[in-house]
Amino acid sequence: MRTDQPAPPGGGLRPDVHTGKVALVTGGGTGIGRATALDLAAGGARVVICGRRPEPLAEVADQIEALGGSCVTVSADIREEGSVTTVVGHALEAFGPVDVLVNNAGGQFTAPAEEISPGGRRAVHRLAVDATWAMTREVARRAMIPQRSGAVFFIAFSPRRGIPGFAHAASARAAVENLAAGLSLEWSRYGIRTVCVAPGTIATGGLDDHYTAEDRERWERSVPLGRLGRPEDVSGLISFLASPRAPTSPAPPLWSTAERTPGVPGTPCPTSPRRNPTSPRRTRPPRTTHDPLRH
Ligand SMILES: CCCCC/C=C/C(=O)SCCNC(=O)CCNC(=O)[C@H](O)C(C)(C)COP(=O)(O)OP(=O)(O)OC[C@H]1O[C@@H](n2cnc3c(N)ncnc32)[C@H](O)[C@@H]1OP(=O)(O)O
Ligand SMILES: NC(=O)C1=CN([C@@H]2O[C@H](COP(=O)(O)OP(=O)(O)OC[C@H]3O[C@@H](n4cnc5c(N)ncnc54)[C@H](OP(=O)(O)O)[C@@H]3O)[C@@H](O)[C@H]2O)C=CC1
Repeated sequence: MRTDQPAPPGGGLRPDVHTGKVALVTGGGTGIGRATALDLAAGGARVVICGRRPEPLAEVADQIEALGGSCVTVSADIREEGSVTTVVGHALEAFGPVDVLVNNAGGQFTAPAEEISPGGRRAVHRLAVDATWAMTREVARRAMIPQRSGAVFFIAFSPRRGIPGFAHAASARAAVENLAAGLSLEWSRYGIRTVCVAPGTIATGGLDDHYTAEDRERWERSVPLGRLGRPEDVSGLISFLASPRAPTSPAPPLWSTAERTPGVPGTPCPTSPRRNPTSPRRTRPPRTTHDPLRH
């Protein structure tokens, strides 16, 4: 069963929390991007979503409009030169300056590091790093810097320390995380907040479609709760952090929706040798060292 069916949007925030705001969500037609577009719209934001396929974008726009919101879709591959300018141009023309940018579009494949070709690594970095950089710069220059305010979100990975099979992708997300940190220091003078959100493993159509059941089971086992997260776990956090209720911090912020034990598999509870009838009983070896507490 697919597990990315959306929960009712809004995330518990007031329905006017984003009123007057314009939000641009890349990859807003599916998964985490869709949930984010719906949550921001449920808070009153006018939303622009982009992605390569027009169909999922149109479905999300219909959902938003059915809830009384406004949504414009732009079908574009943001890795292509010029498409970022086009997307931002459509947003400005439709709704005016963008207040919230969610750099959500991203993707990769699992492969042993030694089998990732330069072209494979490049394909992932062009989307996660280059297109994200281009989109952020375009929105900042054309909207946020002139209006001296804005919030930009980036999506990283949790765990942050590296993921087997994801050498290309995890290093791309580390670059994005650092970009968020640097910009948060540099652009605070413009009133722009840059925030990196690091989701745990989230049950989305993208996960269902592009990864094996084996990958999924391994990731599921690695989550202490024993189940994957929901897109709304991430979108609710972004919607909150985009709201006036968000805490402001002088330090470069990173928010994680999950963290897990290193080494991927979940941590099993150690079993007592006595409870396993096949284990030989261990006897305590005789004490040989001097213990000052015992006389
Ligand atoms: C604990 C884990 C937590 C994190 C879990 C995260 C999950 C998610 O992010 S879920 C959902 C995200 N969505 C996706 O991942 C979407 C699926 N992925 C893609 O669309 C891609 O992987 C893409 C963005 C990289 C596709 O780019 P595209 O340019 O369309 O790809 P090409 O087919 O043209 O190939 C380019 C290049 O990459 C090599 N390559 C592609 N697939 C593989 C593979 N499975 N193994 C090895 N190499 C692969 C391909 O061979 C090309 O390289 P060259 O031939 O050297 O040019
Ligand atoms: N699910 C998870 O466990 C985790 C996901 N993430 C990241 O969160 C983000 C969303 O993931 P999720 O919702 O699961 O994945 P999805 O695959 O559902 O979403 C990715 C979205 O990005 C769009 N997209 C992909 N490539 C491009 C492109 N070149 N130009 C424009 N749009 C593009 C896709 O639309 P289209 O194909 O139509 O272009 C799609 O809507 C991704 O960056 C992902 O890597 C991070 C941690 C964990």
